[in-house]
Amino acid sequence: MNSLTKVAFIGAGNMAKAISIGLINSGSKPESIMVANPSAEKRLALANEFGIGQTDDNVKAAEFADIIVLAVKPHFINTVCTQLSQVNNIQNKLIISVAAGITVAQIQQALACQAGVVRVMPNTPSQLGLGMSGLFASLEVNAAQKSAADKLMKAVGEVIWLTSETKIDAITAVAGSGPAYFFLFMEAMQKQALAFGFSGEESRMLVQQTALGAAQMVAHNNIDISQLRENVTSKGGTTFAALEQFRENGLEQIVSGAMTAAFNRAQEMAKNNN
Ligand SMILES: NC(=O)C1=CN([C@@H]2O[C@H](COP(=O)(O)OP(=O)(O)OC[C@H]3O[C@@H](n4cnc5c(N)ncnc54)[C@H](O)[C@@H]3O)[C@@H](O)[C@H]2O)C=CC1
Ligand SMILES: O=C(O)[C@@H]1CCC=N1
Repeated sequence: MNSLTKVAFIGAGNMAKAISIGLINSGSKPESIMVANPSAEKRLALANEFGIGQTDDNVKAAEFADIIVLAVKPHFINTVCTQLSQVNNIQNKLIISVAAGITVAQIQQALACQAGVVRVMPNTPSQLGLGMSGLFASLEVNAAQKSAADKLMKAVGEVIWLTSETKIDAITAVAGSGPAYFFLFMEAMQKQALAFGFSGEESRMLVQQTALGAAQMVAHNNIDISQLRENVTSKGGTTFAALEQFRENGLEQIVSGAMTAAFNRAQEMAKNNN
């Protein structure tokens, strides 16, 4: 990662784990990464598994780093940033926030300075290098910092740069929360496979391999997803019968309503400061 080499994660939960594993797997040195978390269990687990530095002191971690990744729940961002306002030279460090629904302005206000902030909306498949992230840079972010943020997130998947901050909320609704939509669908399929009499293990394998195969078909065929669906659907056949059920029960409206609810919730979080 160019001249900005040291990264501190504030919070050692799901997202910090996903991104730090991705960084290590893509060749970052463990000694260039530090994680801070008040409780010991998660940060020690990460540190022991990957050899990265760990501390219970957010300020110490932030002083170590050029890039500070805010990876706590949105309602802790204000407290954490107020704490980080004490960090030496904080205005020259790059702040990367993965918190849903927390704006650049809210972060800068709590930091009490105009530090460069990149808002990132990643997702958990980042831990496999299969993440999808949207990034938005505040005006204060310089070219080297932008390039470092780009490299950081490309180490764990694909990235899209956004020119409007509101678009982060749309990324959240599509990709940030998106894995959970697919998991829910897979859970429902797994339940029905069990009801058909398959064992737990068989049901899991049937659903897992089918989902993986379908995702790979999309990734490896440069044709519309609707065409892939049609290729499975014989007229008057079994898939047709299943898809009719989805249509009659309003699947498209359900999906659109769910994604709109996620988008609205992100906007509401920003307005109410959670
Ligand atoms: N989980 C997901 O799929 C995604 C989460 N996000 C965002 O990532 C952020 C973190 O989410 P998760 O990793 O899922 O949460 P998490 O609950 O797994 O991790 C948060 C960690 O922060 C620690 N923490 C709490 N207070 C702290 C403090 N004052 N200082 C330092 N650490 C503190 C907690 O002990 C916990 O280990 C959230 O803001 C969320 O909006 C964004 C995209 C996807
Ligand atoms: O549910 C949430 O609020 C976070 C943001 C995207 C995924 N998880």
